[in-house]
Amino acid sequence: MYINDVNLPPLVVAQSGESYDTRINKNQWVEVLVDCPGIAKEGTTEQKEEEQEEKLYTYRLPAGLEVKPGDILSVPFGRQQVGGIAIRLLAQPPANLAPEKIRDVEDVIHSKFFRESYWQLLERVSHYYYTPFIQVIRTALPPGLLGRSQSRLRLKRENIPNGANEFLSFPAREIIKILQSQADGDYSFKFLRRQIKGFDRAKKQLIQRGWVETYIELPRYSRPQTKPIVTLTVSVPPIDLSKRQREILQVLRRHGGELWLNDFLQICNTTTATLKKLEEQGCIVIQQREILRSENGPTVAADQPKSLNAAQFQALSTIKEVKGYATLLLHGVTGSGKTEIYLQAIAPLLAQGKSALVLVPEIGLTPQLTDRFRARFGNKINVYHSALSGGERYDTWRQMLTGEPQIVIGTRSAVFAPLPNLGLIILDEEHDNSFKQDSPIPTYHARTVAQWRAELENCPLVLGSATPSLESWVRVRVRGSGQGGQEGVNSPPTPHTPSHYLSLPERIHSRPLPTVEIVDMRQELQQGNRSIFSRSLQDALQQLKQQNQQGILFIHRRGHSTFVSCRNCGYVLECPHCDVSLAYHQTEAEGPQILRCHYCNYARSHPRNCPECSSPYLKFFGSGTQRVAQELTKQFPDLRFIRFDSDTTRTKGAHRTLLTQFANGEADLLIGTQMLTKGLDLPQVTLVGVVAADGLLYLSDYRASERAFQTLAQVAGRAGRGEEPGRVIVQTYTPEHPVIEAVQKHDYESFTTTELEQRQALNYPPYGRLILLRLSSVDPMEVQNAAQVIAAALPQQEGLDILGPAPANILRVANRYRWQILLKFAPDALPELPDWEKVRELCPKSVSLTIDIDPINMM
Ligand SMILES: Nc1ncnc2c1ncn2[C@@H]1O[C@H](COP(=O)(O)OP(=O)(O)OP(=O)(O)O)[C@@H](O)[C@H]1O
Ligand SMILES: [Zn+2]
Ligand SMILES: [Zn+2]
Repeated sequence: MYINDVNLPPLVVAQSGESYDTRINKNQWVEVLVDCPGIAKEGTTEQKEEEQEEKLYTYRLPAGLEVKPGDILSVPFGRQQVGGIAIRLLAQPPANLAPEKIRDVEDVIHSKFFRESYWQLLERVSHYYYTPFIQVIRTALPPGLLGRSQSRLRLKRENIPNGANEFLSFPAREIIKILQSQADGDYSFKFLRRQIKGFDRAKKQLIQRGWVETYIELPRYSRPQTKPIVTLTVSVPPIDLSKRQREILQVLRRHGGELWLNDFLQICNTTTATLKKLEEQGCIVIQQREILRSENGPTVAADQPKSLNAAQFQALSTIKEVKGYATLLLHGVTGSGKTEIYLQAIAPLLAQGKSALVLVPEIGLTPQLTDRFRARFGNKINVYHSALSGGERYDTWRQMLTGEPQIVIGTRSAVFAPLPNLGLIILDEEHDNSFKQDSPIPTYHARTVAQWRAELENCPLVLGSATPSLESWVRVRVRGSGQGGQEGVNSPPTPHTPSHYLSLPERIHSRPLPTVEIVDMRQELQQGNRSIFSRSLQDALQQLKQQNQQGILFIHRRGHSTFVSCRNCGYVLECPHCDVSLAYHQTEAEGPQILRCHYCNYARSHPRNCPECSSPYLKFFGSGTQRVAQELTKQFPDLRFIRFDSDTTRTKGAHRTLLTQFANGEADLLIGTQMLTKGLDLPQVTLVGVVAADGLLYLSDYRASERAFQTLAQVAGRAGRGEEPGRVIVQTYTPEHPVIEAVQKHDYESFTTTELEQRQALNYPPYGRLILLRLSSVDPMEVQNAAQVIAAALPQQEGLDILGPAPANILRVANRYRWQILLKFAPDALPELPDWEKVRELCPKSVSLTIDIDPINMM
């Protein structure tokens, strides 16, 4: 059973006299998030425009009513009373609002629904990422949180003396009478208001006497969505089946024995009638299954804490000793047992009534991780990510607000999960870029927000990785307990952040890291091998089958951008003004072929011959998974493989299905992209092949090396996690590249040292800070003009570099033309940053502007 299914008691708040404070309140107005989808329809015309959007409305506080941010209020809206969340207290009403138009808050329904530190966190995000507060709330709170909630009134029989009715007004007496007619003495405001004239005043009277209490009943989404799913029930098909029927069963088997009915019909190009027939013959069953909740996964067998090795023990002890806020960087090589430390760090917290937040790059990709947590903590686990349906997200929120100690595992946006009594935050694979939101605003990084959150909640933050980001490395290792790298200009100061470095230098059971062989693909070509597989990799693939082992083939398939390199000498075309490779541009199919610098707008035509050796073999790099799969089938017809990329994992649960098939030995090889790098722990994998490392090395952006190293080290780390030693083969045209050398030697530290020197020299993060202005429009001229106007208006000053305006790497995306301006500055120089509201005003309506703070994806 999952927590979401547990019947929850309604959230009750007794309204004691403490809500009524006689002190004079300086803040007499409050901004309220009226969070009821559809409600505006019944409101006035000016509210109509906002129909689908939550909005902040200002209300007056009646004398004596004390309201705090995070309280749930009852406010008049149009002709109704609705629920709303008190967001911010104001000492002045908004200037553009006539005082007589402002209506009074009716009541506090639930005080301290959210903790004060929660609003401080949102304020901080709003401030640092230059995002209007309401926009931050939209990011943090699920829409319609109070949607169909109901205010209800309940009798407190034990408080009502006999014959007391005599002293009450007529409406109050009526209320009591109606409530008493019910066994549970409970009715909605809505009902009572319809029945009784003067209900609202009478209700107050009764509350003050303590004879009734109000509570809010949040809506329930009790009808989980379901969809028909087909499950294979036989391992050997009966002999009387037709050839076609066998084929259909074969398809189902290849998909792990389970497929959504719709997908199945499509894949097999068959009909429901045909499947029904198979069902009658006992080969399959078709049944309804919950969507999404099914991904909570099969019930996992409970497991016990493992006894830790010395390094794990040391790391765990440090985490446990930390009192209050600190950042701990858990730097453990691949397979060193970081997850076990997370589990054991969390266990004692639950016992103390505290909760833990575990942030991971992508939930779907790591069913193993959620399984491990489930195995240890059972139904104390809640999974939270953006793919949840409204109902599921809502249920999870509600579960959090009950105050029960629990563990939330989630992706980026879960950093805003309103967990009660937070005792620990863990960011696993903290180097992963999916923690950063590029758009829409706020363009937040979950690691930065987690840092603030840990500080506000006064709890430790553990950042775990085999390949820590340079930001975290500098923060914890280089500057020690100094100030953080991303701190600066606009961020609230966090002086003397205590930090700790925890190291797990060895794999579990002292298993060796895999050997990494670098194959120079130029030599392969010279020696007559035109295959995309080197002879080394071919041999290794051949052996897999013979030795009954499994392997992984990693293919870096970049999206749209590409780089140009010479097949003969390995030369890569780079910008003469910047330390980045040139990106290949071709806006339209027949348009001119141009190489362009993403940063300074330098451009040149695509040369016919290599500028270095004049060879005509200039090539755009990147063979996608599909091409690799074709080649494999041709060269190794016996090798069974599973493609694991965004094309094959679209359906819900597909990740799990494919990985389970692979783990069960139904294929020899797993071929895939980036998603393979994340947390796969399969002991039988002995071989990892990287088909072309170069695709990672020359992306036109200053982080290319760091990202390439992280990806390659992570994918290499999938090999040799079991008894058998691992072997990694990396194919490249530039074996001398520092990233390749570092990967070969498993040398994070010297790679980092070199990389940091370059960053420092060029004032890039984590030393300097970046702000990227992204502009886009359907009109190519307007966006270019706006970019030029804005760039010209930016203040010229010491310590602030303005790079651009330049067109984005892919100029046109979804019919929008994109331009960028990059601001670079040293945090110590603290230049005057422009007033972003003024900058926004320079943008015509047809051009949209996103201010990306600390951008990571520069595309
Ligand atoms: N103390 C221990 N004793 C025995 N086995 C352990 C211990 N700690 C962890 N393991 C096992 O070792 C394997 C690797 O651990 P885990 O996956 O946690 O490593 P990791 O550091 O998170 O790896 P990666 O960063 O590569 O994903 C797992 O199968 C785990 O169950
Ligand atoms: Zn050349
Ligand atoms: Zn340049």
